[in-house]
Amino acid sequence: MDAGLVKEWQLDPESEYRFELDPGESLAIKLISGKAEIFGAEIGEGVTYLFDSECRAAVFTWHGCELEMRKPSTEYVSDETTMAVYMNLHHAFEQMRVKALSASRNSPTRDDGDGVPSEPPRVLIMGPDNAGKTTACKILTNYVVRAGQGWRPMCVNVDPGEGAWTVPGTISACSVDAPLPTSSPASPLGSTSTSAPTISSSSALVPAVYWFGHSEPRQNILLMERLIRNLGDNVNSRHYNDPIGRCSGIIVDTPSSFATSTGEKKYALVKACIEAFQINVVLVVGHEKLAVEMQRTFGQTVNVVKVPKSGGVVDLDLAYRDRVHKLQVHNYMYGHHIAPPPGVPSTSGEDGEVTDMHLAPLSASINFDDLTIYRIGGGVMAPSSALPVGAARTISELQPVPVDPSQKGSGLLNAVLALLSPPASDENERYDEEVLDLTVSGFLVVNALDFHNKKMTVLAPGQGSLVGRTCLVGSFEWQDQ
Ligand SMILES: Nc1ncnc2c1ncn2[C@@H]1O[C@H](COP(=O)(O)OP(=O)(O)OP(=O)(O)O)[C@@H](O)[C@H]1O
Repeated sequence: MDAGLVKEWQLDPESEYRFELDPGESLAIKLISGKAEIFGAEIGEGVTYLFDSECRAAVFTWHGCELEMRKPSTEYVSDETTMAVYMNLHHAFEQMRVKALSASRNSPTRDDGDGVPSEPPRVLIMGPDNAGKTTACKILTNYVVRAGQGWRPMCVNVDPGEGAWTVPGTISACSVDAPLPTSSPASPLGSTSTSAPTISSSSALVPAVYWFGHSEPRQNILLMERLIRNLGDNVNSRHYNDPIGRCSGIIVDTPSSFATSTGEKKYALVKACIEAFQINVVLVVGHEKLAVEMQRTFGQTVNVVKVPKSGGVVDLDLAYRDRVHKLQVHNYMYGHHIAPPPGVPSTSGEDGEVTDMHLAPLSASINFDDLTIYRIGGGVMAPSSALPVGAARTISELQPVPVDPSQKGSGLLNAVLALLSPPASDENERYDEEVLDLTVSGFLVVNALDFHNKKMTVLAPGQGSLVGRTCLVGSFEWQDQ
């Protein structure tokens, strides 16, 4: 780095350096000496780590370290962190994993009345907006994979506004065996094999993805409930012949609306998660009253643990979230390239840390009838309980409604489409709502509609034929700029 522009920070033990980037700004951080981690993922000495896209994060050290970096727009050091709480939780969960693995191997386990259950930790993380739920999920996951025991925790994201490993509008689960890096809010839980080159450390991530189509679970609670149960079944079947994976446990990140649900179906989605993933620990971040409510409602089956909110968590407004959503679709199509600050080479670091991830999507012209497109429930739904007294819904929340691209006002222009995996080949196994239960194999964006020739131009990540495929559309749009 150019010596004139760099700044050095000396961090005391158990303190963290927090930063926030402005739009268009990138930051390079290098660990000069000591040990440090970013949300639980260890960083290597001498390696340059790049951040962009308005990333907000922190470099934490247990024993002190020296960092070198360029100045971002906001930066400060704090010695009031919640990392010790997460480390204690990690130790408690680690005991549960070890005990569960011994039990699964029929090894004699000492029942020494230590109160540690022989079930692996299956943790649901809840809390209000900007509590640090996703960060908690990341820290706990990173501590597990760092433990060096070969654990592969299942990281689950049921926040469709988050995007997790793919694009917003989805819920997903992924078995993780390498630390989840932090470089951009567009990939809050790392990159997957669908969008990262194979040389990237987390490229082995292959998530199971279901399409919800909206950012807020409230927009169709019944659909969300069904997808959560599907994801739970998917995780169970992945764990069926995988004792290490199963004993590594599950960590579920939830949206803030789970914490604020009201009305007749109050906590319906929390209940769905507890059942689908056989949750045994509910972690409530930064919300005392919610912890009490969870204890009262679900305390018979789960342990409720309160975690304080870290002072470092940044409030993210709607405009910021919208920019991140757009970036996620962009990165899904084109890859993620961080332009390093002046003076820093684009691929740097001892181990050649990758900052260049260019992908080349394909723009294809296809016939209107090449794809079968559905919208679930016909659009954003108010809950049935919110309908006027005596009014009945003409289209049910779970009904797949065919979308005809030749109809003006179909809502397909610029829409993000989820390409579904092929359905069961056995005709006897087919049923009306089958599209709700299929996983997503990729995403498309409709760039143009030619009504005259009955053709549409779609942007797709690869060259595979789209003829005969089925897609779902929701309320997400994206324009290539
Ligand atoms: N200790 C910290 N220092 C600096 N930034 C942090 C820290 N902890 C979290 N952040 C940042 O604060 C932002 C919000 O955190 P996070 O996404 O974990 O909250 P959340 O509760 O999951 O939010 P949501 O409202 O989307 O559910 C993120 O950009 C995250 O990287």
